[in-house]
Amino acid sequence: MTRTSAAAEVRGGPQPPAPLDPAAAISVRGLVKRYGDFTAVDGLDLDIRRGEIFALLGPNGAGKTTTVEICEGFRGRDAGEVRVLGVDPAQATRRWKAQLGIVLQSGAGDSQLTCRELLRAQASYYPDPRDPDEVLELVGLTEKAGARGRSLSGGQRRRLDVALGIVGRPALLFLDEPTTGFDPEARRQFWSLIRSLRDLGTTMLLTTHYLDEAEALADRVGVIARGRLVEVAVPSALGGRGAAPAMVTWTEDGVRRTEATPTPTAFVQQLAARFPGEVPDLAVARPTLEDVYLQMIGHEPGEGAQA
Ligand SMILES: Nc1ncnc2c1ncn2[C@@H]1O[C@H](COP(=O)(O)OP(=O)(O)OP(=O)(O)O)[C@@H](O)[C@H]1O
Repeated sequence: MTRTSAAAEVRGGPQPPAPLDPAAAISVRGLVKRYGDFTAVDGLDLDIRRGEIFALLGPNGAGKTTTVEICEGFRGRDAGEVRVLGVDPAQATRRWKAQLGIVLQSGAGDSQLTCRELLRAQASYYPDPRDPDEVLELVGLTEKAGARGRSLSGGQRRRLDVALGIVGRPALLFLDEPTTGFDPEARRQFWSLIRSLRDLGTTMLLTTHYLDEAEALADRVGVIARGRLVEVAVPSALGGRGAAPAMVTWTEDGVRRTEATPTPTAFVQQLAARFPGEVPDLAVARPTLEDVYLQMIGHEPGEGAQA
């Protein structure tokens, strides 16, 4: 969990920043990016471990894309230190770039070239590419190998974007809102593709507005608000979610009842003893990721207003 400022105050003033983590796939300290007078990224610290899927969450305008583009080497920074696969993106080399895969929000899907041609062309830029036909199979586009990009459906284009992002066999894959516009079945298929890429050892940094996606895929999530990382945690623990009381609801004497309890198992056992059979309408729930996320960003006054 990253809540350094309060802890620093308790210890009597700001602490020196932790050093960059040399073992991390991405390590960022004190990152600042300004656009004129506006500070879009405001002293952000972040570590992404090798091999993990890390989801970056945050409202519109929070600074996610800016941060990611600095890590990709597409954007400069005003202050702070950044290492991506051990290299400062501001001093990017071709060899370093060849280890990255990037799936942007707007892809190259409306090409006149066929899917296979696009992948072969992309593969030719990399020293150790994947076989384009294997990549087509991995993303479920084998049947569309000979189709032009522009003839694909929205979901198929997104798969093609991912195929183009992974054909170079990246060690680190950036995915910017990858499933926007997918139908539910396509999203599930996409999620299993992402999991299989993780099984192949790919580190992934994902930005998404779908909290169920972050929960389903991410090993850890980070929440950005107003250009700062406000918390990092596994999805089940974000915002103290794991320790939050459970809400037990049931119907008794025709009335819907609710009890907040830290020990739902014991409570339900007591409840069950009061009823001869099933407890009517019994449900046990903990705060969802969406509940805690909205609460976290709700504490940031004016958030999203400047997007
Ligand atoms: N080139 C630019 N010039 C001026 N301001 C910019 C520029 N790019 C981004 N910004 C501003 O910086 C802030 C952060 O933008 P950014 O795109 O990083 O947010 P985001 O978290 O990715 O948002 P979204 O979820 O909407 O994609 C926004 O207020 C945006 O208007």
